[in-house]
Amino acid sequence: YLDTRKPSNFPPGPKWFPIIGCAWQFHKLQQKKGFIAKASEELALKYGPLVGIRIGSNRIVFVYGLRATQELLTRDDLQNRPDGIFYTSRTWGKRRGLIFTDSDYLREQKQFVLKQLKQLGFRKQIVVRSIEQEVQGIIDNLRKGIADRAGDGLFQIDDLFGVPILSILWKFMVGYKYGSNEKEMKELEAIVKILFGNSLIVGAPFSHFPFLRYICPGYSGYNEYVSINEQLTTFLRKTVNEMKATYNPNMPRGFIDSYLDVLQADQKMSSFSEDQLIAVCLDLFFAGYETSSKILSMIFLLTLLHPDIQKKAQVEMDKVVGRSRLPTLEDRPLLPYVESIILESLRMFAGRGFLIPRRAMKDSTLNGYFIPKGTFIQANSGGTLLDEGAGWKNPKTFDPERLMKDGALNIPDNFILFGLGKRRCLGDTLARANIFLIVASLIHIFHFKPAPGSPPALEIVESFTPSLKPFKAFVTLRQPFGVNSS
Ligand code: HEM
Repeated sequence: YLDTRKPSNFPPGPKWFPIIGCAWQFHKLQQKKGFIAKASEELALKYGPLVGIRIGSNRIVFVYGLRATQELLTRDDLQNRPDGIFYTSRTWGKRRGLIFTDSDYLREQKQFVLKQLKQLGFRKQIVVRSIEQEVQGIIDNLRKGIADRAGDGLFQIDDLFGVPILSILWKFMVGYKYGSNEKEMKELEAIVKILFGNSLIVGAPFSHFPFLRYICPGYSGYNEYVSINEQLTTFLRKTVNEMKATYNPNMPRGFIDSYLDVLQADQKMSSFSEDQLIAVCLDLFFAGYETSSKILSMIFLLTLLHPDIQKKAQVEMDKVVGRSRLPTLEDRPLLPYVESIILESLRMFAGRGFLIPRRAMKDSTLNGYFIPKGTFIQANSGGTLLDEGAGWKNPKTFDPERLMKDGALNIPDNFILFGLGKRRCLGDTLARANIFLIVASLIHIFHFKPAPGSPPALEIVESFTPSLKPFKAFVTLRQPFGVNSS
């Protein structure tokens, strides 16, 4: 804590003060720039692609730029996640789950979840049917809203997606038939929203200054963080108990049953336990909800701001899908323009935040600098997705055409949306299926128009991942279904 000396050849950065390190300078910069990712970009402009700071007890290196990020993501010695109370107080003081565990433990668990996502999700169609059911639910709600208002309806767009996304994850866990009930999902969403609203990907004051949890557990955010995580794990434990009570090895329902199969086996693998099952479900909600629901809001905001792009997507779908049915996943390869809107929106969204932090598992070097064991490493996605240095022309402009060539998708190699290497996202196939079916179906059936007087703007607010300010839009029905041309 008292050490103000930087290790030799540590990445450059602001001066370190006793105890607080750079916390004060960084806080001021964050306030000036509006959010942390912008503050780290500013530091990169001043000091270069690697910036070394210390916040309380933690040494942190910010990474900005394509080359350094690619190296970070693929280097074996930099694959660990941070340790400490921020990461363990959510799971009974232990390192559990997928996102904040390491090494063989993680490998065993990650492989199992990936296999289940593949088998239950897509081969057995559980996930596809769940997504289609949720899409139909959103469509019905919008139609009803439009009818109730006897004409055009004004809707809170950012509210449309949270519950459907949670329900899809939920059905993967418990089984399609056992489904979700909307009231329960709304309650769950309210808890998850508080969790994300109160924490940042770079941690919380009590994670950098752990003594704060004793001195001011309320003010430092510690009490609320622990209580929210407890509510979620209690909810999940209740579910697991209910599933256990009705478990039948001959009738697997969903992911939780498959996990219970392993727990019942004579020779279960070492990392498998009931606590770990709950922590995995917690992480699937954690990683899957926030990203997917926020990106959906971003896509609809961008299509509102670019009516020509919305129109072009509708023309493509009318041609390929016709007006007698909804788009399906089989249509996806034939709808490259819709896909380009989604990917370009993902670039605009993910580029405003960070990847999940890493921790050096031994003394290492990165980009020529010394990274001592235990250092947290935080890659700013802006450097790979929203920067000219990574090969993007006019990177801040929303332009789906940049991902198209001769009428087909043309994705550049530098497009790192879901990470690389061992810590790569395991939900990318699910996320892309969700997002595609929701976006394609809604744009196929409805027109989205800005509300007069409150035209939305692309303004980001600080939260766990970049968030948009709430916004409304007019939603009108396009040409009715059953008519086979537009
Ligand atoms: C558009 C939506 C999504 C985006 C943009 C996204 C992106 C990412 C990224 C960039 C990482 C970090 C990789 C790294 O640290 O190098 C990650 C990790 C992860 N994602 Fe996703 N993700 C999305 C949706 C999902 C969904 C739906 C799930 C779950 C079903 C999920 C589960 C995970 C998990 C468990 C990890 C941690 C993997 C590990 O630590 O090894 N993600 N995701």
